Order: sequence, then structure tokens, then C-alpha cells
Amino acid sequence: MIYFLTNFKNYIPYIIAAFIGYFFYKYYIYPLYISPLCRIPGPPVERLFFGNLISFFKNDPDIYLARLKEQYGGVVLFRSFFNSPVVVITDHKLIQHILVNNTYDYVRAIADRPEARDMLGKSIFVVEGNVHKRQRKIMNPAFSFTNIKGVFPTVVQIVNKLKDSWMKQIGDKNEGTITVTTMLPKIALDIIGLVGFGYEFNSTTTESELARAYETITSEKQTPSYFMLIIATIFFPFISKLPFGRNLRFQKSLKVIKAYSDKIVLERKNKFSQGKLEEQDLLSILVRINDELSDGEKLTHEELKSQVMSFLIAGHETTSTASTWALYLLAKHPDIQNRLREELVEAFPDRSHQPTFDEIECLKYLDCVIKEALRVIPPVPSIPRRTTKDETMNGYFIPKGTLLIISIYGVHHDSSLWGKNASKFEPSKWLDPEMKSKITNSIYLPFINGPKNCMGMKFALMELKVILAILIRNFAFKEVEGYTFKKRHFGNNKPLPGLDLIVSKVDN
Ligand code: HEM
Repeated sequence: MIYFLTNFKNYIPYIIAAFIGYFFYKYYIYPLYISPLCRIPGPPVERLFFGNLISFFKNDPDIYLARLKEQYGGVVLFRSFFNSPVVVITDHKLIQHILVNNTYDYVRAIADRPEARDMLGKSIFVVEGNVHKRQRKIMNPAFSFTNIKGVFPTVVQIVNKLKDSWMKQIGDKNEGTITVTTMLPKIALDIIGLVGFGYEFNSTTTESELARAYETITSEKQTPSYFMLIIATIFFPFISKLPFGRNLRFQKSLKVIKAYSDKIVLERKNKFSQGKLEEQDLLSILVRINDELSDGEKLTHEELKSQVMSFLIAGHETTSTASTWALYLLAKHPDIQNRLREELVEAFPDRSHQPTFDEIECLKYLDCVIKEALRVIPPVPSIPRRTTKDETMNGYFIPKGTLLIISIYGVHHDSSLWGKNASKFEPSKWLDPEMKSKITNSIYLPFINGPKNCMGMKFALMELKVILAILIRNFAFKEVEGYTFKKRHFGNNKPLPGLDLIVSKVDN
């Protein structure tokens, strides 16, 4: 021992060589030549330790993953940071197996990132198995048809604020260039605030601290170093705590979001205990249902707080991204936009008329436009899952713990399922009885399918209908020539830095 310590210096080169050898074996030789996953077809590795990330980040991420299907099939091996394997699934029968038939064998890998864990806490997005079933059962009644119908007038009222704001922005001129992505997330936040928690963010008229916190988190510039940092935190969680600018901004914003969520839950619980809780927002309904449950079943304060934080994320980023892409697609297809407007003018000849729930639900073409926009650009273009046991998929062995990426965008653009025009925006296909008969829940997945599908689906569809009905009835949208943007790579695929459109007032 003494000999070793006194001669330690002599061993340093061997220790370094052993470390480099181990590193090289673990992150290069094993994943590329030895792992059982190597049998799965996929694109060749481009850089020593960066797998296929360079191509992924250089391209539109959704299109890149969809193309892998064309080249290599429905089960493809993609390599991420340090060549770690990611199996991209676009085979719709396998997706059905994963999402519907065996959902709890595939855990949501969303919580792999320490920051996502911090944000989502013990919410329904993170928990699995019986805890997930229990939370879902408790929360289900809050999303009932009656409740959605009940909050409809609030949604109309908030979307009218957006209309008024754009009318004001255009002013006396006939048209103006508007960054639609400035207001759409604020509107979505105001809606989920009121409908979800009876909370007035008023983010369209005032500077909301909470809106700013969300904006900070979701609009980080997506530079290569940003991506590297994000992916590196999965391997080395401590990195998320280091005092980098981005980490500090995230921590500061998260503190604001947590404090608001805590305050909102406490307010509702206090009102309830004083017998004064009359509101019909999602959280109030949840607090009332919760009170009737036995102690073992009840959602704890932490769980309630986590649901608020995840509702805020789930309910505002997704719908604002969906409405952004719908406007973008309508601006790109003036014929479809005009047809939609004709339906709206016929239904609402008087522009100042406030639509009712039943009137909006009757609009067939509006329904087709929304369904098709969610197909062509699904706001959640892919979802991660992690396997919890060894298994074989389409003849390939997939070990326990493998990361799967289910490419919703890939399924939606698969020409063997949707025909040769799969990538075209054609809302009228939803009116064609032959096409409609072929569309099943296993090939149309904007809200996924199965026991973990989107609880807010009906609410989101209603919100999107109101947004498009009011905006298209009042404005015409055109593309801005030469305007470019990139799609966000993580979470949802909102356009960055935003979306500018030429907006003009509709005459009558
Ligand atoms: C266009 C808008 C929306 C889209 C495209 C969308 C999409 C999705 C998707 C794909 C999932 C599954 C995620 C996964 O399993 O990894 C999901 C789950 C969920 N969504 Fe949505 N969502 C939307 C709006 C909303 C809204 C407005 C709310 C609530 C107010 C909401 C609440 C939820 C909840 C609670 C879950 C988790 C369900 C569970 O685990 O059982 N979503 N959503």
C-alpha cells in the first residue's frame, strides 16, 4: 500500500488509459457494435459521440423522424448523445400495443430530465400504475361534457379580447403584420387560468409574472449549446443545478410557478373549508371531489399543487401551439380559409353575435379544419416512453430500460395509412365517408390513445373551435413573404422565434 502511494505518480498514465478505455467502450464500442439493439436498422452514426444528433438538430425534427420510417421501417435505431440508443417507433400496430394494451409497461420518460421532474412533481404526467389510475379516476369528472359546456362562455369572452386587441393593433389601416405567437399563448394562459383555477391572469392586458415565467422556460433560444446542456442533464443531473444563465433563469421561473400553484390551491381549499367554494373551475371541482374520498384515496396537497402546475403546462402550451399552426396552415391555403369563412359568415351573419356552444358544435367544416391541422402538424409531435422489461418488437430484441420515441408526426404522415397526399393539408378528407371509415384511433393520435390519453382533449377541441371561429370570422390571414422560423425540438413544436402573419379585417 505504502509502495503504491509513494509511487502513485507512476500509475497515473495507466489510470487515465483505463478511464479512456472504459469511456470509449461504454459510449462507442458497446452501443455501436455489441448492444443487442445494433440489429435494428437506422441511420449511420455521424460523429464520434454525438450519434445522429447533428442531423436531427439541423433538420425539421418531425420530418427527420418521419423520414426514418420511409428509409428504415416502423422500428428504427437512432443514436443520441454519447451514442445512447433511442428506438423510434412509427409502426401503428406497435404503438397500439404500447399505448393502449400495455400502457403501464411503458413509463413516461418525460421525467428523465431533472427539470421536468421539478416542474411536474407528483402530477398525473409522472406517476404510473395504480397511482396513475387513482389520479385519473379522481380527475375525470372535472373534464365532463357538462363542465366543458359550462366554461364555454368564458372561453368566448377571452377570445374576444384577442380579437379586440388585434383590431386595435391594425387600427385604421386595412391590414398589419402581427406576431400571432405573442398573444395566442397569453390567451391560452388566460383561458386555462379561469377555466382551470378561476384565476384571472389577465395576461393580455397586464404584465403577468406567471406568464413571463412560462415564456422564459418555453422560449429559450435553441442553440447547439442549449441542446447539449439539456441532453447532458439526463446523464449528469447535477448539471441542471450549476449556475449557468439558462439554469438560473429556469430555477427563478420555476420558483414563481410553484409559488402561484401553491397559492391557487390554498385559496381554493380555504374557500371550501369555509363553505364558500361555488366556482365550477377544474380545480374547484377537484377539491370538492377530493373531499368526498377516503384518506387513502385523497390527492395530497403536493399532488393537487402538481396537477395545477401540469394543467398550466398541458393546457396552455399545447392549445396555443395548435392554434398557431392552424392559422399558419390557413394562411398557406387561402382557398381553405375562404371556405371556412363562408361557413362562419353563414352561421354568424352578424359579426358581433356571440356564438353559443351548440352553434359552434354544428360547424362541420370548422371541425374538419381543426382535425386536419392537428393531423398535419400535431402540437405534440412525439412522445417518449421507457420499457420496463425485456421484449421483442417486430423481431428485434429490446432490453428493459430502452428509450422509445413514438413519432405521432410519422404516423400522421405515413402514406401507406393516409394515401399519397398524406402530408397535404386537406380538411375535406374528413367529410369523405370512405376516408373517414379508414381513420381509427390507432392512426390519428394528436391526443394519443389508451389509458394515458389526453384528459383535456374535449376541452382543447372546444377552445380551438372558439379561437378559429372568432378569428376567421373577423380576420383574413396571409403569409409574410420571406419570413422564416424553426420548430422547437423538445416538448411541443411551436415555431421559434415566433410566427408573423399579415392580418386584415374582414369587411362584413
Ligand atoms: C391541442 C391541445 C392538446 C394536445 C395536442 C394535447 C396532447 C396530449 C398528449 C399527446 C398527451 C399524452 C402525453 C404522453 O402520454 O406522454 C396528453 C396528456 C394529457 N393532457 Fe393534453 N393536450 C392538449 C390540451 C390539453 C389541455 C387543454 C389539458 C387540460 C386542461 C390537457 C390535459 C392533459 C392531461 C391531464 C394529460 C395526462 C393524462 C394522463 O396521464 O392520464 N391537455 N395531452
